[in-house]
Amino acid sequence: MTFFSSVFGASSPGQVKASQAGTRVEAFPRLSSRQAPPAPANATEYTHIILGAGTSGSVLASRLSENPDNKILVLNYGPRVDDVLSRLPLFSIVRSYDPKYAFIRYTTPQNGLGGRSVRMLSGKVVGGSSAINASIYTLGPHAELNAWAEKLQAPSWSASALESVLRLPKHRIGWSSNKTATAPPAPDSNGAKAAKGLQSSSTEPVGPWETYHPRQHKFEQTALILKELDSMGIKTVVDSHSPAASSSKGPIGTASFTLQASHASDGTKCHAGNAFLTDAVLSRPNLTLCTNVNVLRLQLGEGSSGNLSAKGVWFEELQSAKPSADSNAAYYAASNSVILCQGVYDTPMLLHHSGIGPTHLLKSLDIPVRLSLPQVGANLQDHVAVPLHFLVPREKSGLKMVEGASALLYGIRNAWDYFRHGKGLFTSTGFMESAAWFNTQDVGHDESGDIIVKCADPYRVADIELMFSTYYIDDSFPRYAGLEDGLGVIGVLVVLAQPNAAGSVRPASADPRDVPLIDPAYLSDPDDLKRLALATKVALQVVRRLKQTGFEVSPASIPGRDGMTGRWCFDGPTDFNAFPHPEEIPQPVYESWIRANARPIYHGTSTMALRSPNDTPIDAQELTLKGVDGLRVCDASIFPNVPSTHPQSWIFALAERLARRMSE
Ligand SMILES: Cc1cc2nc3c(=O)[nH]c(=O)nc-3n(C[C@H](O)[C@H](O)[C@H](O)COP(=O)(O)OP(=O)(O)OC[C@H]3O[C@@H](n4cnc5c(N)ncnc54)[C@H](O)[C@@H]3O)c2cc1C
Repeated sequence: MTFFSSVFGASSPGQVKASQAGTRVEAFPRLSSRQAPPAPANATEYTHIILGAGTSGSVLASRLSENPDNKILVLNYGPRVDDVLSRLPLFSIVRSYDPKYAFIRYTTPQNGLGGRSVRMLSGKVVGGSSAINASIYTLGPHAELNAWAEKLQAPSWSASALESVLRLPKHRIGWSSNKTATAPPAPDSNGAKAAKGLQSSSTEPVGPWETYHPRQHKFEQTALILKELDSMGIKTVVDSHSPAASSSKGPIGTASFTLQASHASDGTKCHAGNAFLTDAVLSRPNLTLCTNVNVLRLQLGEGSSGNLSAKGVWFEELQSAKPSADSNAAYYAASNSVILCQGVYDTPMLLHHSGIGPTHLLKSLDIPVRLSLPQVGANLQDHVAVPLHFLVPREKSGLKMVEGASALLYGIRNAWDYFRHGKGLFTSTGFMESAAWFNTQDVGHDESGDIIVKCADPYRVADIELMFSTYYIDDSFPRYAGLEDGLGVIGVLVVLAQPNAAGSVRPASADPRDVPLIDPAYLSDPDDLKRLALATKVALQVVRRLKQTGFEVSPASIPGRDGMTGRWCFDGPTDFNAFPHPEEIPQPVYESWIRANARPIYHGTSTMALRSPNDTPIDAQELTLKGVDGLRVCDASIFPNVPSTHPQSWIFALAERLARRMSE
């Protein structure tokens, strides 16, 4: 492999072509969802076929193939990639904007966002979305898992039942090589206890996934922000990971902490593909990974007691990033056990195209209905977020690393830190250094009228996350007024972690190659908008307090201020650097600004949601689709609702648990 291809995107070995994985069938109908030919009699047969080598699919493929009696086929849309960019935690997210590596789709016009259609991303390559994501690894509150377990009457979803798989990732705590940065605040009692719990970690095997908790910040404001959050009532925990090790209640709901990343000790980004589908795993004779294929539909036959039964899978070869429109050939592989891991959009889409879904929808597309399941594709939930930007001296912003005379120096220094020591900025979580979770019900005021968080129960599930960035959060990198004077940019992303709104994903036509219609119904619920506005006030208050400590910071783009001109659009301050009290900004200004600026952060879930024992398409314990023998679903689509946390940790846990269950 040349240096160029290694850096910029050559595929790596360990993947076979469609012709090696299935039986070729000519003249497969283009509108295959309306009519499919019978399965070929002599098709290659597998014990399990896993659809999608993404976050959950990679785990399942690796674990199930540990048993040599299992013959496993994994089909994935994109290639297996292991080049330098994919290994850098800071830069792998750049790949999410490249159609070779990611599905780049747009939502239907969103009324809640002023009619805008916004970009939706998900991973195509082996490792799926975990391979192109921001590498942030958080364990959500146990209270949330326990509430789900109760709602579903499924003890296997409780935190204690999942404990052994939640603790599988190898967790490291360390110091960055950056000597100039400040240390985080001293441990609180919770954190100290937790850190102790980690050191005496159990003797159970851990990995292959690895996570890392940095103990030193790359930007001095991170420690200052954590301090301000703490004094506003959002307590700092030293290692959000570790309470799971030491407390039966698990990671808490209201907390702030330094964000943890998923990378190995040499700095290599850990994603499901490179952690679970290593060269060694792929050399197992009983595991076949077939990449660059589009799965078109399931082959269904008669099952037991009036059920349908999974019999196999139809797929086509992709010549490039796009499906080949000119070929009518398809491939077929047979199995009585199919596990759907295609993610929140493509799992329900495959079911729709196989005739499983809401009757009225399938009929409207002339897709023959095999099984009426109204929940398929319904209930799409996602975190919606508002970016706020502020101006700071250039040396306090990540901008110093990408612009101006200092950039080359920083680049060389960080490249040295990374390639020599596996440390430094290149291992960070996309310039996000810290985050805070709280519940809007706890937001109040102190005697002076300042906003604080009066947290009655730290274990209550948060409905808001604030993510503090040392750089732009807007990938159009606007040239805000003030930047010409040598200032830099930092940001806060205000995330609605528990939206009420739920939308859908559905096919645009009976052609499985067509882009799905994605409608997350962002901010369609009035309460969602109100809570996001309140949380935006809290975020502004944090940064305003930072300014009051003497830190140089002023608003760039916040509600009521046009970042490009520096003008206020309400009867606000006239001074360019003024930082109004958040309560001075009128509520309608917040609401219209949020509708105009809110964006997704690609945490979609729940399009096959387990909702209650009587209203669920999936068995909570076995993850089998009701009414179809031999068909399981295991990916982000099955969460009862979008979790308050970053979802990948729980997707791993579900996949690990299913693999164990299937191996019993
Ligand atoms: C840009 C971005 C940033 C994110 N940042 C974070 C973060 O920092 N932390 C965090 O916890 N979460 C993050 N997330 C969310 C998290 O990565 C996802 O929720 C999670 O990885 C989804 O896992 P999954 O198994 O459901 O699906 P995926 O990992 O998306 O896997 C689906 C797989 O199915 C394959 N597939 C789909 N359709 C077909 C088809 N027709 N034929 C064949 N194969 C198909 C795809 O190629 C893919 O490999 C981010 C997501 C994105 C997109």
